[in-house]
Amino acid sequence: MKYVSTRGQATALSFRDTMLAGLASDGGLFVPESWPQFSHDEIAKLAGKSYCDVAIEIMWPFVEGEIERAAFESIVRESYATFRHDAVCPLVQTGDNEFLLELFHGPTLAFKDVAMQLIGRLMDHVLTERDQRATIVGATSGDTGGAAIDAFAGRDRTDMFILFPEGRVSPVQQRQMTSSTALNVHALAIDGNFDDCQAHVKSMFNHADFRNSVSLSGINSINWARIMAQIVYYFTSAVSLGAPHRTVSFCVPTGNFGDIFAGYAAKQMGLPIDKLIIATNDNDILARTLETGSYSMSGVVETTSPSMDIQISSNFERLLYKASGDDDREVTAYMGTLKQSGEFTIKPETLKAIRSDFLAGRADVGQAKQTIKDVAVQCSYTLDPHSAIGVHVARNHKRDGVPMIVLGTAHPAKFPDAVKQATGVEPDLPAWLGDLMSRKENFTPLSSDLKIIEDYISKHTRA
Ligand SMILES: Cc1ncc(COP(=O)(O)O)c(C=O)c1O
Ligand SMILES: N[C@@H](CCOP(=O)(O)O)C(=O)O
Repeated sequence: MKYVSTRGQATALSFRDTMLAGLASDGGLFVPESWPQFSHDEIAKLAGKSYCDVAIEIMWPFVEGEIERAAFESIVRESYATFRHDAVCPLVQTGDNEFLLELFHGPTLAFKDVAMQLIGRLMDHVLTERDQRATIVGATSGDTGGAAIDAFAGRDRTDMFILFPEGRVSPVQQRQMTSSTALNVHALAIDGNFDDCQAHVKSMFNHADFRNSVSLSGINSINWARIMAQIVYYFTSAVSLGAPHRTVSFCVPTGNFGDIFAGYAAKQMGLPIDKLIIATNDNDILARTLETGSYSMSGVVETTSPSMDIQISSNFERLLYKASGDDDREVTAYMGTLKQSGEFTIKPETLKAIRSDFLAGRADVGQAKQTIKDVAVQCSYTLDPHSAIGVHVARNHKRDGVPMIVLGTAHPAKFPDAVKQATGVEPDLPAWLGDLMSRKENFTPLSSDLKIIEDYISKHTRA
């Protein structure tokens, strides 16, 4: 399997090189040049298998020839042994034909753990094989950072720098990032918002001298390996509700578009998905784009679902590429216009293709709060504010006879204030994280200036 850039100017790479490269050298994102196909019968045979067994089967075509099968199998099994639920990503019912896919049983209580636990081990494996080191830089609106730090802490072959927007992540998210004692981990509090942090990371990838001097690598969902790992739970959940004999829909709380793009990939690979529903908070650029065909940036507003307070949805570029029929020139033109004017208009055929797979909706802070309250009353279940956005939007898009799976992207205890405001009860962290908020913090505040951040990284990396 080769991976090509959405902008068509970078050399196609193998899986290992794609994973270590992160972003393509032309500024584009890597995508598989074709989708592996799973037949109806092959999908039917996934029923009853463990999460790890399905994960190995679904991901194998993406890594085949690059990693030995036995090594890959043990990496997958080790990764998901860190989860505190036997099913890894279980489903719970929250309404009539409505299910929540709990993706937060990993070490940092967010869906990011599903991919990050795997990438940490895969990167280590490849770097060891090649006797190389890497400097990993990531941007976070709260969850990616904690999950990445947990997955990479103490790994000798990597130094990790996580840029988070100061004052815009929840206290639990912040403590998860800042309480690591590992020497290879650096939490950087940037005076800006998530989009600023993400823009700096992309600029570092586009700055060839810096990129080469530190052996730059990335763990945001610009990295294809992140998406690959997230495809798996679309298969496990759909199969447990009767796929491929039955079609299901997914509603996904969306920010950077990585999670829902993994659902699109699953559909392209043969999983019978009716609709993929993009659920946004007040930062509703994607819902507006689906309505109007115009991707048009406005300022970021702060909400009770901070991890989705995003304007520049990186992975939407991957969708534009696939929906345009792999037209890298079309994508390059969109991205050029976005950079110049903060907006672009999608061609009618490409928009039509997108609308055939996706629907979108939004929930504001009040609607998220009401949904947390409603679900608590209806089924004694506590949602986090991100998953609540998903449930609210899902309830507006249900179709008779089609099970709706909402992705439960974080544990409620990561956002205790928002949950308490809705239910009156503050959710507890699990016992094994009970001392988190009393752990000592260690982070470096930096201004939102590329040069200052690059200098800091160059000085502190061992690559
Ligand atoms: C809890 C939570 N929900 C939803 C999202 C949005 O996911 P994505 O960025 O993959 O669209 C994020 C951040 O990525 C998150 O941390
Ligand atoms: N919501 C994310 C933002 C970064 O997204 P990623 O999936 O590209 O890593 C976060 O919590 O950091």
